[in-house]
Amino acid sequence: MSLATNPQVLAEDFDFQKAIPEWTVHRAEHAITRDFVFVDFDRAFEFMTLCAAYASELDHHPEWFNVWNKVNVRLSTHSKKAITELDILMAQAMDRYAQQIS
Ligand SMILES: C[C@H](O)[C@H](O)[C@H]1CNC2=NC(N)=NC(=O)C2=N1
Repeated sequence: MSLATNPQVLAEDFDFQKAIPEWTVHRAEHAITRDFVFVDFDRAFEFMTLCAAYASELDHHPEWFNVWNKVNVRLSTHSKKAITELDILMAQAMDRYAQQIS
């Protein structure tokens, strides 16, 4: 079974601080969040375009809200009602894209 059809729920002792230090963990909501800020709207949208391509590839999609240069992201695996490895993969990709673009 592929990663996307049966994503692995994270171990109880998963080290979020090590894997995704910039993200806030909302355990009760089974979600992680990060607010990204870019120089302008074009950079924010470039970021979203890169994320969208990866989301399609992974079949795992962010909840996000954009105003001008800001992109507020929330990641959760709805099918599992949990934070899974897919959320971590997406978060780390987003971190890399933001780094690239800033
Ligand atoms: C059928 C398809 O694989 C699912 O609906 C995928 C699509 N994208 C998804 N994205 C997120 N964030 N959580 C999911 O459970 C999810 N499920």
